[in-house]
Amino acid sequence: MSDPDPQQSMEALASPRVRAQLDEDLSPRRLALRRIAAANRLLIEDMVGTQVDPGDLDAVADELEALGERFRHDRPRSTYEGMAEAAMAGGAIEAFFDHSPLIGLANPLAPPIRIEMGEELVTGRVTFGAVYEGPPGCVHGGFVAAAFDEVLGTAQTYSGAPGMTARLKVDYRSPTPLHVPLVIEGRFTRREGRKIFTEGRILDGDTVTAEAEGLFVTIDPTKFRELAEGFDRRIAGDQADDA
Ligand SMILES: CCCCCCCCCCCC(=O)SCCNC(=O)CCNC(=O)[C@H](O)C(C)(C)COP(=O)(O)OP(=O)(O)OC[C@H]1O[C@@H](n2cnc3c(N)ncnc32)[C@H](O)[C@@H]1OP(=O)(O)O
Repeated sequence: MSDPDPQQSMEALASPRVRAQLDEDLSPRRLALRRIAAANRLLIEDMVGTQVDPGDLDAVADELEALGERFRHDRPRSTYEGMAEAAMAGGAIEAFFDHSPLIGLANPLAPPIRIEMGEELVTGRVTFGAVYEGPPGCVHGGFVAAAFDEVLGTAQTYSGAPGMTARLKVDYRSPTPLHVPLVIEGRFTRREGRKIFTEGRILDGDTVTAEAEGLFVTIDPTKFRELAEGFDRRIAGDQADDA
């Protein structure tokens, strides 16, 4: 992973999203989980449109099923279970971002988007591979929206009182290509009470492929804890039902 830009302010580096993408101070377990995710990501990418001989496909499926057994768990688990170890690594919230479906280095579904925070602009850098295909050779519109949610979700933190996405409007200006380095820009524009307004765009070189406006609503930080605890209770309830 490349070194952080020396121009980045300490404040930006303190951002959980940015810190979550550094390899500093990570336990061997978390580094290994990131490595497993990277291998898994590559596997998923290569699997789409594979040229494996049709006669070998069942054998490959056997291998994958056997490997899958090593990771098997029979009910959903909260990614918040990583918190204790993340705390050892210097910040509990990082565990959440490590598993983020958009930026998480330990989540094979994440492209991942690399987040940088400037003085006023958030920049996401990403190359979407074949697994994100919608129109031929282009990124599925839902993933375009998800990318905006992530980058604008970071930009809203400049308000000093972040919250949850209430509304996301996307204008698709031109097809967003696969296999091309894209830049996603996000800005915090203004705050009205609990409402935080943001805007952004996706660039393929000089071409704007999509623009977005995001409205976030400031929430009490304890709401996140309540969401996590509610999920844990749901899982515990499922376990009791199974017993
Ligand atoms: C440590 C912390 C870290 C926080 C760090 C957080 C980073 C996480 C970012 C992740 C981004 C996500 O993906 S979040 C996942 C996707 N989003 C969600 O699941 C959110 C689901 N929705 C909700 O939970 C809720 O609707 C909220 C929290 C958004 C708002 O509910 P509320 O708190 O009861 O507030 P409410 O009174 O309804 O609205 C407040 C003001 O916003 C306006 N408003 C609300 N929704 C809308 C809307 N869709 N369109 C227009 N305006 C709206 C209202 O009119 C009102 O304006 P006025 O009367 O004041 O003028």
